[in-house]
Amino acid sequence: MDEFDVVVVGAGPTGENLAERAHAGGLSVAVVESELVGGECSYWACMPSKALLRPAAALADARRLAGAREAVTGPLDAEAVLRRRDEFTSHWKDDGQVAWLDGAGLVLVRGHGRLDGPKRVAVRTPDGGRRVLTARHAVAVCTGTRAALPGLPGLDEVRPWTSREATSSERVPPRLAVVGGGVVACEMATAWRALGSEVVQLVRGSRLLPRMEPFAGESVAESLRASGIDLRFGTSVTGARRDGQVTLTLDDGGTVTCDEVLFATGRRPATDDLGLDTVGLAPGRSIEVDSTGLAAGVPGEWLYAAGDVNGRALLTHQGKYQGRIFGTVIADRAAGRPLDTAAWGRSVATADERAVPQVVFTDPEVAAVGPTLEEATREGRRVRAVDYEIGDVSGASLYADGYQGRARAVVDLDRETLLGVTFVGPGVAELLHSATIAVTAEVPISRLWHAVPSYPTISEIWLRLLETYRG
Ligand SMILES: Cc1cc2nc3c(=O)[nH]c(=O)nc-3n(C[C@H](O)[C@H](O)[C@H](O)COP(=O)(O)OP(=O)(O)OC[C@H]3O[C@@H](n4cnc5c(N)ncnc54)[C@H](O)[C@@H]3O)c2cc1C
Ligand SMILES: NC(=O)c1ccc[n+]([C@@H]2O[C@H](COP(=O)([O-])OP(=O)(O)OC[C@H]3O[C@@H](n4cnc5c(N)ncnc54)[C@H](O)[C@@H]3O)[C@@H](O)[C@H]2O)c1
Repeated sequence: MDEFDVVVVGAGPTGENLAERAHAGGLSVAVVESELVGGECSYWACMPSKALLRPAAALADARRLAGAREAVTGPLDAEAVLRRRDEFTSHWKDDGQVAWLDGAGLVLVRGHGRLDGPKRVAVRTPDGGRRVLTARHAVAVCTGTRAALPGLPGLDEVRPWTSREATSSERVPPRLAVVGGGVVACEMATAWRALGSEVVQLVRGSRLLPRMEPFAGESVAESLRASGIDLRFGTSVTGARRDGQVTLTLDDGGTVTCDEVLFATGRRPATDDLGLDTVGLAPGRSIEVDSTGLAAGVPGEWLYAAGDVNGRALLTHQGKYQGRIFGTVIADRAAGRPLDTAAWGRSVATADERAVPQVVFTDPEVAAVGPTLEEATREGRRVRAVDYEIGDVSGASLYADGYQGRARAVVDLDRETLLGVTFVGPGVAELLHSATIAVTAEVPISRLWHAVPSYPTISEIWLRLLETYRG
């Protein structure tokens, strides 16, 4: 039997950060990983998807500029893009991240971990053995999510793409069907269309990116269509079969034939084979936690869950943030140090509730933080939305001929601070952190007025939003 102060299950970005912080707080830490150290993000999500999308964005940017446009004489070199993507995933090898783990003083245990009663993790090792790890202080579950597939007739036989195949495919399918209207669907439709696939995107609902401001999904839909994607709303897939090519049957009686089909229909927590029943929790569900990361309904203050698996915000940066905070909490509790649990205190992940930033790397990019107008209104806040066309800002008109984009700030009228901000347009991703700081720090609009954006940058959108608000 092996004993450590902390056992972390899952070495994705969340587990890595949590383990490092707990160790920095003076604790011995074992990290259990069943696949690759670095998790979904490094090999089948953020990194490969953005490596596929970045050349498409660079090309689109060049095409928006007279003078540069003329120098762009052909499509993307798909093979070169795929090779560059393979570099970003280290060819699906984790030696680099394992070396980081070793250097940070963390002990890697390869294998599938399952809770085995309080403070115990049983690991099924790659050689078929069983190793039981005991935690003196805490077990942190950081096992992430897996793609969720609908139960459709014929789907298994079709071998559909999930986000894993969509980010790691070595060939460009001539015809790709994408099912879904969320972030994965929109990003991957953008990427594979740019790489040369004929794409049909089938969306069950009536809009794209339904959790964002409505104009975000509208702009992305317009641009996906302009790129040649056959985008259909109000369309559900009812069945699938493969005989060489894939045939999808639709609820309107029609069919779609394609070479591959990507189901980008959401995620499910990786908790079905985790032994949650041995500690009184229901397998297959997200592990609900308080804002210090402690699992609800488990006595003894020893079980934590961080990152995608707790369902708070399915984003790498939020998982890493929770990892930093919860790892420190574990070390503080172990040492008997007091916690700071006031809102925005050292020991709580307050940003999860108030200021989650996200960039969708479509063309146009969508960058948003905090609640949308609809969400803030539903929360009962007295708010006003301030909108501005980004193309009317000098920096934007220099960035692209005929720049199309829009910004919205959701102002809390009682406090005169910003609750949420959304930017849509080319090159807005890097603007987002300014908004995240304004929202997180609750900077009064009277002080933001003195935050002078450089001329001529797209950041002058800040000035225009504030002028519009003040009238
Ligand atoms: C296509 C795609 C693109 C994305 N792009 C972005 C993006 O651009 N930006 C962004 O912020 N987010 C993005 N996300 C979301 C992001 O990937 C996740 O939020 C992030 O990976 C969550 O990190 P995590 O460490 O919580 O979980 P994961 O990255 O899923 O890591 C969990 C780890 O736990 C291991 N594990 C699971 N069960 C066990 C077990 N029982 N025993 C041992 N090990 C186990 C897994 O093998 C894995 O290594 C994207 C997601 C997808 C699908
Ligand atoms: N750039 C980024 O930050 C980024 C990129 C990719 C993914 N992510 C994160 O990963 C998570 C997963 O993304 P996702 O796009 O898979 O999930 P999602 O929940 O954002 O979208 C899934 C979509 O599929 C639809 N859907 C569900 N079941 C369906 C069915 N049976 N038929 C048709 N449509 C169906 C839903 O209505 C929804 O619109 C998200 O939370 C996202 O934040 C982030």
